[in-house]
Amino acid sequence: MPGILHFPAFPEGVPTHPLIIIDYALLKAGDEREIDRLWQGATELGFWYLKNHGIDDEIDAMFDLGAQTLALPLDKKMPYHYQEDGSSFGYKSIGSCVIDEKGTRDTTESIDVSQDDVLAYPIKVHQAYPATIGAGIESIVRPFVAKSMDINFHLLGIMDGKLGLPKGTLASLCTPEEHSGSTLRLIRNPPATTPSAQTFVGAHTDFGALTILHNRLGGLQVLVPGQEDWQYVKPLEGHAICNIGDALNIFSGGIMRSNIHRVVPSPKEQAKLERLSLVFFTRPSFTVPMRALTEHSTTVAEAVAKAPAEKFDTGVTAGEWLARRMRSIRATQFKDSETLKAGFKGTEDIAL
Ligand SMILES: O=C(O)CCC(=O)C(=O)O
Ligand SMILES: [Fe+2]
Repeated sequence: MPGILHFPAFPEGVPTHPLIIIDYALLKAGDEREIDRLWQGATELGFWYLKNHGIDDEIDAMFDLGAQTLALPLDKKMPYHYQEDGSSFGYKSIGSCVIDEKGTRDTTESIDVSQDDVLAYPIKVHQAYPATIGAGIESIVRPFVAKSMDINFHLLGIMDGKLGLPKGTLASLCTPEEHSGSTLRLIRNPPATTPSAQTFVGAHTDFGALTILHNRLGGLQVLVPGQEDWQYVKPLEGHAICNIGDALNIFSGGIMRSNIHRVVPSPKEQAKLERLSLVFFTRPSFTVPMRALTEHSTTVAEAVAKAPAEKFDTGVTAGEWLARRMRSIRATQFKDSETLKAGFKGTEDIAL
């Protein structure tokens, strides 16, 4: 699949939110001004564009392999469907999750390939995958995962510095040496041209630490603090979209922002096309407690001291946090809006 420039342009006249653009090459070079700008992105909205990340080829190849996998007939995908236990690894069929408090079923199909499974392949750690994934493991999947991990770990290192944490703290909480929910995800939605076309992915904060997203078509929207209306994030050629998830919000005592976002049909002409997006989620190891790192940083301790008691000490591990949120949106689990809201709750500071 070719890059953004081969798709119909993102249309004029729709509300967009210009994210701060961070230059990864400058971050790697230790540029202090760029490091400050990254911190601004991580703390103000919790979303930023990342350019010069150097992984365009790996992204293109992963898009192609993901598209090829999702294009398999249903009977070649269903044996790899993800489980009811709150894991998201494997294939997710259309309609198996809900997108709102009414229990509306989604139109989204996706496949999550666990980082643990990719690194250990051909040993299965969590889940088996369609044969296309195995066929592309060395040439496509592993390079994409390795480079995505490099980027996220570099960003986590910068965040250690900004929070006054000992070097390597955040990376150690997400270490690939322990099992985690870290995963790549390829999402597919059919064209959505009818006026009744519904939301693709309901409003949410991300469940893990740090997300890198690759979009070719519009559809991703953010709810900017203090504003009433959702705004599109325009895909830009060669720019990834990064965002903070619940774990970094909690570890930092709320200093980093895990912002609400959702995916709706692509705007105007773009809605005529199938929408594919590619995501890489770095999540903490399953056993890591979801609590602020107060004992490792006075900056975090001071932030927590200003917050209501218990806000940043959830009493659960990252594995439990992820499983609760995943389970709550499974269509088979849906009971009523209150149960969904309680089960799906993330670190958003407004009602979803
Ligand atoms: O498809 C997208 O643009 C974003 C998907 C997303 O937010 C997610 O999977 O958490
Ligand atoms: Fe998300």
